[in-house]
Amino acid sequence: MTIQPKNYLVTGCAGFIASRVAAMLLEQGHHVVGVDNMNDYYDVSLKQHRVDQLKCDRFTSHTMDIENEAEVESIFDATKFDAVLNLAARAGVRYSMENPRVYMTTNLLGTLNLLESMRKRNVSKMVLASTSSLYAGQPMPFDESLPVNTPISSYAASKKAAEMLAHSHHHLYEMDISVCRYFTVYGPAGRPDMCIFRFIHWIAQGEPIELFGDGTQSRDFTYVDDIARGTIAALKPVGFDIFNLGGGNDPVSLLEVIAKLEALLGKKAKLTHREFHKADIVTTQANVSKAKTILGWKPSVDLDEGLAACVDWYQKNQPWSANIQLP
Ligand SMILES: Cc1cn([C@H]2C[C@H](O)[C@@H](COP(=O)(O)OP(=O)(O)O[C@H]3O[C@H](C)C(=O)[C@H](O)[C@H]3O)O2)c(=O)[nH]c1=O
Repeated sequence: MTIQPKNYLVTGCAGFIASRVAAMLLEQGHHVVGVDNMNDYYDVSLKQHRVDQLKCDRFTSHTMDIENEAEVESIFDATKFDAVLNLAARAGVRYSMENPRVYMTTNLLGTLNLLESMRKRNVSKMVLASTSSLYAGQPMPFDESLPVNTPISSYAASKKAAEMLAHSHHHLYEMDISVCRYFTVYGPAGRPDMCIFRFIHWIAQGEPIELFGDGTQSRDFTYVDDIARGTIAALKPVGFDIFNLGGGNDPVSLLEVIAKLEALLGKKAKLTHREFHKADIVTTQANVSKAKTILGWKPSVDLDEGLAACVDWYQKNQPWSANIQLP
């Protein structure tokens, strides 16, 4: 089947999820403009590595911040986009207690800048990255109709605010918005502020794992390629809708993940216990039936296969991967 190539703006293109989304769009023959502010919240060499993988004549990248209205406007002046995939974000849960302001400016003001540039130029489609962290305290499995009005981190609050802002632009200007709520995403070249990247590194290097709580907290871990496919499927016109993109499996505890990584690495983990973090959700499980029905999407990579791919990436990219600074 031949596809009609389109122009997509992918924000946060050096990020973990956005770089996979951009890669898949390019594989499909589309044109991608990627923007990223290349901030140093975590090791910039990893961000650069991801962007380097995207090099092709249909990909252009710009170092710029979506918080900067003038820069956002100039990106929209240069290209007529068919859709925007807004995946740029401040996304660390615990760091949002240390620096809540930047979560509001990037996740909310940055989203507003994009929505406004889109509105002025009649670009109507946005896919907005959001989070399962919003479901804290709700009954599982989480479905999209649950009220998510009691966020427990500034990060989750900023994402809820972005969802609501996008809804108001949908209502006022008929913009077409797909909100994707991601469930703990992992995969090769993952985020070094997240547990799977760090656990692999610590076990491989024989260093103690910093474990918040007793390790029985659990997640519906979701492989990055599944997430990227779901994000692209969410380009479908929907009016305004919210989709869980999650594994849709029973949640897996951190202790189970550690055991699986020990087996893959052939090494025993050492543990240092830290207090369970107040901004942390205890457990997550996605109901993904809505994404299945409306987007025709379902996850296909199971945790064992996905963890093996992460370990493989870490080992193949030595010694650089072992020197990536953990934030
Ligand atoms: C980094 C780290 C984490 N943990 C514990 C803390 C949590 O109970 C659990 C998972 O933490 P992580 O930050 O890897 O993932 P989530 O808290 O689920 O948050 C992630 O998934 C959601 C959906 C997003 O939206 C966030 O962007 C993303 O950071 O591992 C540790 O014990 N040690 C560590 O060094």
